[in-house]
Amino acid sequence: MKTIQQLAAQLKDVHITGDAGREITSLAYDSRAVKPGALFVALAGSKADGHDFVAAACRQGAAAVLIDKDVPVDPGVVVLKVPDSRAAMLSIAPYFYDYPSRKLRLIGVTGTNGKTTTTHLIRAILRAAGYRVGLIGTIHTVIGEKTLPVKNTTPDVIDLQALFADMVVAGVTHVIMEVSSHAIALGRISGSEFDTGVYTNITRDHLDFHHTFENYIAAKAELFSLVSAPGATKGNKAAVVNTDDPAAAVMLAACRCRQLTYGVENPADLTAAAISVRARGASFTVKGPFGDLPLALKITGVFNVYNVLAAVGAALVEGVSPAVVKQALEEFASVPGRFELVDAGQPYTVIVDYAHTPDGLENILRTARQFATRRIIVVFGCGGDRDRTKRPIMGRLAMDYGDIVIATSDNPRSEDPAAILAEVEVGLKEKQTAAKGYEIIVDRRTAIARALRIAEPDDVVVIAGKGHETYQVLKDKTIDFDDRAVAREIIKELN
Ligand SMILES: CC(=O)N[C@H]1[C@@H](OP(=O)(O)OP(=O)(O)OC[C@H]2O[C@@H](n3ccc(=O)[nH]c3=O)[C@H](O)[C@@H]2O)O[C@H](CO)[C@@H](O)[C@@H]1O[C@H](C)C(=O)N[C@@H](C)C(=O)N[C@H](CCC(=O)O)C(=O)O
Ligand SMILES: Nc1ncnc2c1ncn2[C@@H]1O[C@H](COP(=O)(O)OP(=O)(O)OP(=O)(O)O)[C@@H](O)[C@H]1O
Ligand SMILES: N[C@H](CCC[C@H](N)C(=O)O)C(=O)O
Ligand SMILES: [Mg+2]
Repeated sequence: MKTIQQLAAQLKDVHITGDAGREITSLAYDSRAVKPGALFVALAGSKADGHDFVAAACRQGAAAVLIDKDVPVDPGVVVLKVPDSRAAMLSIAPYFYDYPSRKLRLIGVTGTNGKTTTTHLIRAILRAAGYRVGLIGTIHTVIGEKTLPVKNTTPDVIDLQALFADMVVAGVTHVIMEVSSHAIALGRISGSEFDTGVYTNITRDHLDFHHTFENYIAAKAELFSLVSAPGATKGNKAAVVNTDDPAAAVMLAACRCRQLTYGVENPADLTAAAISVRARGASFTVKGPFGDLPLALKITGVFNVYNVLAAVGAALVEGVSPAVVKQALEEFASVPGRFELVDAGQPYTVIVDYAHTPDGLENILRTARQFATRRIIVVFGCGGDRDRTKRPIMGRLAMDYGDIVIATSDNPRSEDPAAILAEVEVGLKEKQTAAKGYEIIVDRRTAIARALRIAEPDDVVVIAGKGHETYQVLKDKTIDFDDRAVAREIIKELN
């Protein structure tokens, strides 16, 4: 618990009305989460303005409210008026929770693709090494053995600091988290002391948010300046960077700590030789400071070779032995919704994958192409309220790699699904030939059913974009939708 006075001392510019000696028992940026004694932070958002919920927060028992616009506040509730309530929240939250990341080893993974996979791989290795591990990312949050649902890949600062604090209490020693570029740009990781930063890659995505590719790269690079920022309370800081990626130099230039590079094409501290990619697993030899480490994995695709090298790098920084690394990686079965095989007894292969960027889609289709003996049938879409520039590009890529292409909806959100697909179609049309056409089926279930109906023995059906997701976000509602379950149901119906 902290007093309002103590919290206010973290801020440069604040005007307090009311009893500054009052104790605050929790923090909340959403009125619905306010508990009695809380400080409610009013934030202007993309859909609503928290200042409109100050009255609701007061009714829920808020002891104080932090605002940057004048709004009516119940008598007896302390008011902290600041120039920018979001900026104030970023300073207050880590202090309120006593900077819990200083009591943990914190590994942050950033990049357009591969964050979830790499964090899960690192978690598996550190668990095998006997550590108590926390995980924060797209699919779920894990504290030791407990799993919690998530709203964002990287939670906002209050939720993140609260999670770290819970992890400290639960005896967690190492936390591995995905660090999205949104989180960096919005300061969600403010006050988090990272020990290792891992960089996977950067390709086109999120230009709706960052506007330019340079801004997007700069946001990612900030994680690496944070790893080596002055005022560190812990030692053994490192950056693990994919040197095959064109923006690697920007990440390396941003950090002033130990650098461990990895890659397949360019010289690096960790490289992979004798790569063999098969449907049910990849094998290769990691060459690193410890010598050669041959691996026979259950996960596949050259992109996963990169994810594994990144995980080996992070494990090396933590001092895990190569033998433990090998054992953990060879036992690692899969990440939900990443190259997940749906097997309902059908004579063709069905792969559900979270590829929702041009690079992700190209990687998954290239991997499928490496072992496909017959046709590849692709079902994919592009999310609404997200980077529009990727739509025609993904259309072109689907046509380049697929034999039969079906474009459909993937979380249209507030947009008209047919309008999104019209933008995808620009790319599809460009690559259309007399021999290869495409279909557009707005309803995702119908699109998947069409693909499975067309499929013949030994074909490969790739259903891309939603992976582990169990919902479809439409304009007015969110409905249950799980590509894996839908595919299974349809295969049974067809039998
Ligand atoms: C566009 C965006 O980033 N939105 C994020 C933002 O919500 P917002 O500020 O827009 O919320 P809002 O609905 O306008 O509400 C404004 C304020 O009023 C408050 N409110 C609202 C209603 C109410 O009854 N009471 C109340 O107090 C809200 O809590 C909020 O503080 O702040 C919320 C809390 O931090 C986030 O959960 C939310 O992420 C949404 C769900 C989202 O989809 N974000 C995406 C773009 C995102 O951040 N993605 C990255 C991953 C990208 C990647 O890896 O590819 C991520 O890290 O998740
Ligand atoms: N290293 C990689 N390089 C390129 N593509 C990859 C890589 N790893 C995974 N992919 C592809 O990208 C998809 C998403 O992978 P993953 O979930 O690990 O990435 P992510 O960075 O966590 O994505 P998000 O930002 O949406 O959370 C996978 O389903 C796969 O198709
Ligand atoms: N983290 C990504 C996930 C996209 C997943 C895809 N299914 C979509 O909804 O666009 C985002 O929020 O942009
Ligand atoms: Mg992720």
